[in-house]
Amino acid sequence: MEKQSRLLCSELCVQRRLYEVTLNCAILAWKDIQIAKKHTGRAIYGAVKAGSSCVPVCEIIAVQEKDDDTPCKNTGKWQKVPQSPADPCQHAFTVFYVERTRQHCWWCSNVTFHCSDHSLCLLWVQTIREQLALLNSERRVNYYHTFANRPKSLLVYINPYGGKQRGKQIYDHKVAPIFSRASISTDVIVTERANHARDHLKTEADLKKYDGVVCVGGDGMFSEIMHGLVSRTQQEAGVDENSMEETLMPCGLRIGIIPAGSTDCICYATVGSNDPVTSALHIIVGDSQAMDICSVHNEDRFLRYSVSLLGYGFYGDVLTDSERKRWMGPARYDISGVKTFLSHRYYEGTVSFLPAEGNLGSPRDKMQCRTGCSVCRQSSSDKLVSKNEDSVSDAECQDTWTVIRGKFLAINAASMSCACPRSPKGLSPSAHLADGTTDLILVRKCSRLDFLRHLLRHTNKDDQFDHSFVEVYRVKQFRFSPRYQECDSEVDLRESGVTGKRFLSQICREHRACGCMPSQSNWNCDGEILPHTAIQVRVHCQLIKLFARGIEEQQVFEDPYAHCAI
Ligand SMILES: Nc1ncnc2c1ncn2[C@@H]1O[C@H](COP(=O)(O)OP(=O)(O)OP(=O)(O)O)[C@@H](O)[C@H]1O
Ligand SMILES: CCCCCCCCCCCCC/C=C/[C@@H](O)[C@H](CO)NC(=O)CCCCC
Ligand SMILES: [Ca+2]
Repeated sequence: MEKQSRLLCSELCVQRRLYEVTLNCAILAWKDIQIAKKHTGRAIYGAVKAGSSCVPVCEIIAVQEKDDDTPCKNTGKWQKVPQSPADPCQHAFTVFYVERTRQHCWWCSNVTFHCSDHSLCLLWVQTIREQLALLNSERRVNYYHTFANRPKSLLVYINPYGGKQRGKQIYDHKVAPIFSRASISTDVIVTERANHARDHLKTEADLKKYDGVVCVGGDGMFSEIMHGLVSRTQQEAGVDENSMEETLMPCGLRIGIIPAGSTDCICYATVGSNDPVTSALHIIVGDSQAMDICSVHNEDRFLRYSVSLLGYGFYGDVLTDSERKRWMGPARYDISGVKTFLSHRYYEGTVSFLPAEGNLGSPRDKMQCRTGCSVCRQSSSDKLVSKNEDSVSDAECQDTWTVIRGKFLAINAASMSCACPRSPKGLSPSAHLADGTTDLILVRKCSRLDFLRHLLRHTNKDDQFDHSFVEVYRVKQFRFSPRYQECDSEVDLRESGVTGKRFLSQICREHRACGCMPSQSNWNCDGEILPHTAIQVRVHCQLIKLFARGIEEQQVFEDPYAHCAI
């Protein structure tokens, strides 16, 4: 039984919102503050049901002693602490804590305690602070997560350009005040160009100073920071990113995402919402959620990493068309989505893949990856075993690759559900964040009407895999090679060093000239376009960690700690 440290005190009265309650006793338990409260029966406010509410210490953001007229920071106004006539309480302290609201959102709530005896008030504040400090030292295995290590110093990159171009305002008005309340020190860098954050992380940043890196932006910005961190970790560990076979070194620093982009699917799938304050609170309480990363190579040359979607065909064409519409912000995807849907292009090629071993579930098992996911936990223990044995798993040596040739409207690899506001259950609703696999979804050539039905099922409860022209496999590796190699105009363009977006626009001109259907789409890699279409992909299990805990099971909305004894 854990040591109980109990702090009994009586006659504490709580000023909370519109009504006053008198604490007949408040017990500070090891993990929970149990505020047993009974209404003072003030007729003026009407009877309020007596009940108990608890705040787990691991979800307390801060405690602040309150002089009579200290400014109440979160409203920015001076706030006279009203003296309740009944009790001449001179001293007070405020506890700021996480309060859950709808759809996995959190917000920073607070309660102020008044106390007649100053030393008792100080004892409360000091004890709570000691409990908070303890969180960082002990290893705790409990329902939520195996290790809470609260960050004290963070490196923050803000993308002023992504999404609705409000990254800076979102950070300054919604996130910075909570970070300072939690006494977190931050170094903030507003990026001046694309890949500024990646380059800075890769070369200049002194990472020993920080407990984590925060990305204020969308998936593309997260991708930059993830690339910077992973490449730097491999560089420092002497791992060559160009060789596909090498086992990559996991990154120590956690990444936090303050959503300020257009899709924000990585934040949405790891926290359950794209609300900046919710993400900030998950960072403060020191959550930790491991995540798989796919490495993408073309003929032994490293191209990019992917954590959410690798999409060829539909999603690749949507992205290619939307790049020229960035000025439209998030709406660009809808316009390009409709345009791409109407063009209804299919692509020929060969997909080969290495299926995942049996115990990792299947993309159609209706099991969703949630906080404390058993499949992901199983993978991390398997990973430890395989690392010790250092064996290439038997499937890989038996080379049981499956090969599929055909005409495809879309080839998508979802390493996570890719849940996002556009598609609340995501491209692959049963994909796991940290199971070492990716769900390979093949949408074969079909009619526009059938494809529309398939797309619409991403936005409702129907099973988007329940079509004759859709196949989905859980894989550890896969390869794709287009049937028609790039035609010579493409090859000599590439040889002349033209790549990226200029290459694509040149090609489109070429094709318009010859008037044939484009034989190739582009790979959409987490919202960035890859310069090659023939690729080899491998999943690296739990290579990075986020300040998140996965999506929590939806709580029934009553006092989630009603079980607390008083
Ligand atoms: N200061 C900057 N100027 C121009 N581009 C930038 C800057 N900082 C970052 N970028 C680039 O902007 C691109 C888009 O940023 P981000 O992903 O945050 O927004 P988004 O694409 O609208 O969101 P999502 O990826 O969620 O759809 C990223 O690829 C990033 O590399
Ligand atoms: C006519 C009805 C159509 C209904 C279509 C619903 C299907 C939506 C599925 C959304 C899947 C998002 C996958 C996320 C990919 C991100 O890594 C990437 C970068 O942020 N976003 C896009 O490529 C942007 C992709 C945007 C696709 C529309
Ligand atoms: Ca996965």
